[in-house]
Amino acid sequence: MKTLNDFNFDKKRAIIRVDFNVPLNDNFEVTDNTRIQAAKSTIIKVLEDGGSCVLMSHLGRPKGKQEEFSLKHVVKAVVDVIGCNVKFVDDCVGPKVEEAVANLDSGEILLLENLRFYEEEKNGDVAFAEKLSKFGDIYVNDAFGTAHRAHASTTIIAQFFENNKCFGNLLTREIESIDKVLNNSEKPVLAILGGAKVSSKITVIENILDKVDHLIVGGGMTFTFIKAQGGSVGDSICEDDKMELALDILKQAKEKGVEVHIPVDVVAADDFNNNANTKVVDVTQIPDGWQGLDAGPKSLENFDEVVNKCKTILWNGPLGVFEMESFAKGTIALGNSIDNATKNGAFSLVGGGDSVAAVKQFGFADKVSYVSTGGGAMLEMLEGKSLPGIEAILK
Ligand SMILES: Nc1ncnc2c1ncn2[C@@H]1O[C@H](COP(=O)(O)OP(=O)(O)O)[C@@H](O)[C@H]1O
Ligand SMILES: O=C(OP(=O)(O)O)[C@H](O)COP(=O)(O)O
Repeated sequence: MKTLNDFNFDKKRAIIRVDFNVPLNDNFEVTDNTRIQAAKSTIIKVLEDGGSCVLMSHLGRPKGKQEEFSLKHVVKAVVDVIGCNVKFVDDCVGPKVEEAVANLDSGEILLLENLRFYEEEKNGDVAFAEKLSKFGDIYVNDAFGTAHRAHASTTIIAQFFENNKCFGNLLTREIESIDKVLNNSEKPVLAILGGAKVSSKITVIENILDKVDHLIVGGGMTFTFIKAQGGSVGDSICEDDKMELALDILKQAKEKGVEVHIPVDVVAADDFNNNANTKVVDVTQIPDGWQGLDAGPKSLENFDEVVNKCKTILWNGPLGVFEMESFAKGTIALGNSIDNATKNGAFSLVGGGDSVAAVKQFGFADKVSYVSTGGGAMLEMLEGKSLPGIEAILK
């Protein structure tokens, strides 16, 4: 695996694919700079070696050149995080960019305009990738969040750098963290899979069964498993067409010696609403007109015990509808259990768009061992897929 430390960037220009796809508010200010922070160490390494950085990224999913998706909105946040001046050019290919790149001195940073202003980016256009490749002596891919996309800047470009290509520090950290959970884990290994639907997590569950000793199934997925086993789930979210699959997963888990833990009680509500009436009920006896929106106290006690006996913990998917205060207790309690286990030496990895949002909202981001910067990319790795952005560097 070629990493940043295999190169000295003295007098070299690095073309770095970063993932600065960050959230903006109505005033076009960055509201969460985590992904910029995460790219910092790569940028600093190049600058400290005596090189220069050409940064390229996408922002959102624009249709053509749409001002609101301009990366100019991100410049200030990059300056604040990196702590030095950042030049910006309002295009990502063409004469203006060529000039700006030619004038870039050692120690300087240039940020290009949103790559997705050109449809060639998402189409993986070879000629477009070749144009981008001219902007650097060494290609660095540090965009983990976009590593599952076979786009011009994440994948196709790599063919123009035979040996002069490597992973940035963030991508290296992401790969190592997931590998630590899936392949080099200290036992017992636990995966906690929550979230809304079984259908979006099936491949992850199936891949993970070969890697773990314990599996906690939580969130909305719970009810498909409960109904499949004959329980009454009332109006809870349930995928009837996935009940067979749920039973098959339980069977596979048994054959593989994986202990599966499912909530035994839930906080049920008479409406999908923060102010609804609630009561704690047995998970197999949810009355009609009521829906399970969070794990109940007995379940949380059980989960705490499991979490605290495991040495490697993967968490994807909240235990309840954490966006509503009334149903956030389960997710918070699980965060506390993982915090405790981590303090006692376990390695904990959290990934997934909503899980990461929950972990940040409830203050657990610094308490777990690693928080992934990729949602879709992380899930695809957990599914056992190889990511095109990673493969392109390894080729
Ligand atoms: N019991 C439940 N009923 C309905 N939705 C739920 C339930 N528990 C969790 N959810 C929802 O699941 C969503 C997150 O699921 P998912 O997208 O799979 O997570 P991630 O993005 O971390 O992979 C959240 O919006 C949450 O409100
Ligand atoms: O935010 C991202 O992905 P994520 O929402 O899965 O974490 C990446 O920047 C990829 O963006 P895309 O899903 O528009 O290709």
